[in-house]
Amino acid sequence: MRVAVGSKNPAKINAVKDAFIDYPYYEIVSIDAESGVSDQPMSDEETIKGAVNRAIQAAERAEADIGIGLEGGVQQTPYGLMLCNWGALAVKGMEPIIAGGARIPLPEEIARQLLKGAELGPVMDEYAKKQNVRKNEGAVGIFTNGQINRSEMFTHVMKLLAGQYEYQRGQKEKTV
Ligand SMILES: O=P(O)(O)OP(=O)(O)OP(=O)(O)OC[C@H]1O[C@@H](n2cnc3c(O)ncnc32)[C@H](O)[C@@H]1O
Repeated sequence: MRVAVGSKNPAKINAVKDAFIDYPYYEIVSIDAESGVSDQPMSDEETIKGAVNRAIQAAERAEADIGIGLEGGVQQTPYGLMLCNWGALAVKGMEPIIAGGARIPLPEEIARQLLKGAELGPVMDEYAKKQNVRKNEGAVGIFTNGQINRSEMFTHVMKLLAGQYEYQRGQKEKTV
């Protein structure tokens, strides 16, 4: 079984590898895939769309059995601008499966810059005085004092995706 991740971001690739660690017969490959949404998705809906587009395109481009799309974004709420992350799993002939990641509110000074049109990646690098936060601990890692990094958060999303996939396959087999 070939699983294609639609990204070259190591935080995302490592999350997929971790989620499939007990299944060595799954071959994990990474391939660039376009999200088809803005560079900084500004809602759950847009972030989900980006994850689904990436999953479908990754499976097609890599000729894989399963495509995975993982996408980061933000969503405005009455409690502040929330960091949001979504994942999608695409298999030919099935509706894409989706799952969301943990969410936390972004500090006011970060939210303000995003609402003016900035992208979270560079804003986080500037804030943390680091390079490539998005490929490492992520905003979630910085603002949880390292308790949960971006890869761990996406591993959880991956388990939610893989688990739903297994469940739906089981249900399908019962009806055949
Ligand atoms: O290489 P790809 O797969 O595109 O990964 P990415 O991190 O650049 O892209 P995403 O589409 O997941 O995220 C959209 C934008 O939000 C940024 N972003 C999302 N989550 C982040 C996080 O936890 N920490 C830092 N930046 C984040 C990211 O860098 C982009 O600018």
